[in-house]
Amino acid sequence: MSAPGAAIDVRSDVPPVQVEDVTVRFGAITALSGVSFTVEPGTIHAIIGPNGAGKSTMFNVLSGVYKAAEGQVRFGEHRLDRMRPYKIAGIGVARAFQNIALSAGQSVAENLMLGRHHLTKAGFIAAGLRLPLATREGKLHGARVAEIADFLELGEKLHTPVGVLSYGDQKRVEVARALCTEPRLLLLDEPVAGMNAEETHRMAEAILEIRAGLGISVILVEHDMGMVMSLADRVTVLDFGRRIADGTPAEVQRDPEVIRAYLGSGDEIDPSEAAEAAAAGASSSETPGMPS
Ligand SMILES: Nc1ncnc2c1ncn2[C@@H]1O[C@H](COP(=O)(O)OP(=O)(O)OP(=O)(O)O)[C@@H](O)[C@H]1O
Repeated sequence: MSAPGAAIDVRSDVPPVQVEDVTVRFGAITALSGVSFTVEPGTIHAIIGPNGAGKSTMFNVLSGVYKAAEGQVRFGEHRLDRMRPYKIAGIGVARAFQNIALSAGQSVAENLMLGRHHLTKAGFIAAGLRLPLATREGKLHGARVAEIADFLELGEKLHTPVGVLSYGDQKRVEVARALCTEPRLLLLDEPVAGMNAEETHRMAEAILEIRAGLGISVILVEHDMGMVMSLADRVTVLDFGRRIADGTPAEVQRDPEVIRAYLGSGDEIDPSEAAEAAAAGASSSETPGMPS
């Protein structure tokens, strides 16, 4: 498994994501207030914070679901904050949702193939009639789907209906389907929510392998501080819609304002963990909360 911060070959067509002064309001509630951060190409960037901090709102802005009242989100020459969600796949941005949104009766392969819909020239009608171009294309896409399934250790389950898979496997299918769109930027909304320790460990490994193997950027929104600390290259911490910290995992974990925010929320940061993490340094994969 490649450690966070390890040198990787970043794909040359991956631009930074620049979030600049983003504000989102819901009536009288300001869910995000002038939030800025930059996601460097080929990094794993986590957005964390206690309940109600604004994480989901930020995820929805990044994926074009919510419009920002102020500010902007740049991805190379594109403005993510101005794009409709169905258009973002076309510029190489893929999302995997917290709640599994798969077709339970269909096989893993069929679900993954849906991720390649926008890449098919022949279109679904031709594919349905098995016209020659569709058949040729189908073979190529099938091979890529099998490759991505292998990458996420789903190769032996390609023909299994998604509905009978374990929760952890279903979450990996969700991520694999996002990868099937061939993204330059992968957005993950709480990828380990509801997982047990072993499933969490496998998902964390998969995310590190995605970054290392594909050289793409990954932004993940996460509640579980321990998981993020051992995985992310950089962390942005939100609290009550404001950015309260931005830095390496070790830096943010020892930040007094972050500790206060998490302690105040009754959430899972432990000050002794913070001290240990600070001592261990940012590049260690042995920070608390995560098997190495
Ligand atoms: N659609 C909405 N309408 C009104 N208020 C909203 C809406 N979505 C979020 N909010 C409010 O915006 C703030 C930020 O919420 P958000 O869901 O982004 O936080 P979060 O960090 O994802 O929280 P959690 O960890 O609990 O999911 C909260 O005060 C929330 O109540």
